[in-house]
Amino acid sequence: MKKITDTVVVLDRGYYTTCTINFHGATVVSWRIRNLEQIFVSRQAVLDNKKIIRGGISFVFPRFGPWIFGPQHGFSRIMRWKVEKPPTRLPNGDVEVVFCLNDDHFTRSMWNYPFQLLYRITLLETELHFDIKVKNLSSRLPFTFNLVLFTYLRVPDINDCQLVGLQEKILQDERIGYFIPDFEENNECEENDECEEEYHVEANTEVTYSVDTSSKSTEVASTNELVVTVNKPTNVLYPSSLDEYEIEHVVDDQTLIIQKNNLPDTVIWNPWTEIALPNFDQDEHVKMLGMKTGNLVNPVNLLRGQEYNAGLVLKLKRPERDPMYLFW
Ligand SMILES: O=P(O)(O)OC[C@H]1O[C@@H](O)[C@H](O)[C@@H](O)[C@@H]1O
Repeated sequence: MKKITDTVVVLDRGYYTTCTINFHGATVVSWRIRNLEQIFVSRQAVLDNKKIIRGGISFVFPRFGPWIFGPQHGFSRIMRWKVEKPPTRLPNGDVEVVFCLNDDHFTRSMWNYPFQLLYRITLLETELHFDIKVKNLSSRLPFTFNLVLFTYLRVPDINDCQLVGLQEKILQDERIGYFIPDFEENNECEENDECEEEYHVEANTEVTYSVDTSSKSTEVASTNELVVTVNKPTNVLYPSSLDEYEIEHVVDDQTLIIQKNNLPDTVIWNPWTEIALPNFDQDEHVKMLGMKTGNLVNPVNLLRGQEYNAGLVLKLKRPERDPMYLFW
């Protein structure tokens, strides 16, 4: 039903439906439904508890993109998380686990705030649920963060995938970081009263993104396209995308429904063969669809003592005419 080793937690829903989460980054490295793998992990992925795991579903916090104080996409992907609540079978048969990550010397060296992340992962028969809580444990200071779930979906052939429901304004750049606003950092001040006044981001301040026209940024379109396909290097931002959309022709030719809550923005990403990613064979681009779901455009400003909640659901659409449907 459930298993914890030094490296991973395995949730087992029965009928070969499992989810494996590595303590390193609380990275989901496998989601099998009836033994069919839904998650892409590169054959070159390095599991050394230091580097990011190339693939899976990783937790990006507190910064998305390049970051002067720490690693790209923050520190939470390269830290060992703890289990807050061990794997538990719920009365309806679903299985859940709660991971947590707290600030420590390592995080304080990059981002000097006390925080706690709680990350509940629940495995259903044909669904995977993620519930996130960010707590600002400071008694004095707000903090500002990006939070993104960075998913590498396994697909039979990226050229066949169709995304339905992302018909929002699109901005594209090969380095999506151009669209992420720089916001004020308070990297030294948690224990220093004088610094409080230097912190300029007000609660609920809307931080707008801008396009650096001197870069290679291009606005692709304001589009009402009903169907989006990925057949070239892609790094497309859908600001405030709809909270539900679908991806057709995923594993076993099924349709995956994405539902998100309090994670406004979506990026659809595939490096194709143009970008040499570490720990990734370029021919693997055909087998993956990168999907980033989170707060990219307007970082969250969380007041002292406050909590922020968000969620993501991945679920297979039940095929109405599939005879196997009766057995689900
Ligand atoms: O290797 P990482 O840190 O997981 O990043 C993967 C990719 O993440 C994307 O968000 C960036 O736009 C790419 O430039 C980057 O290569």
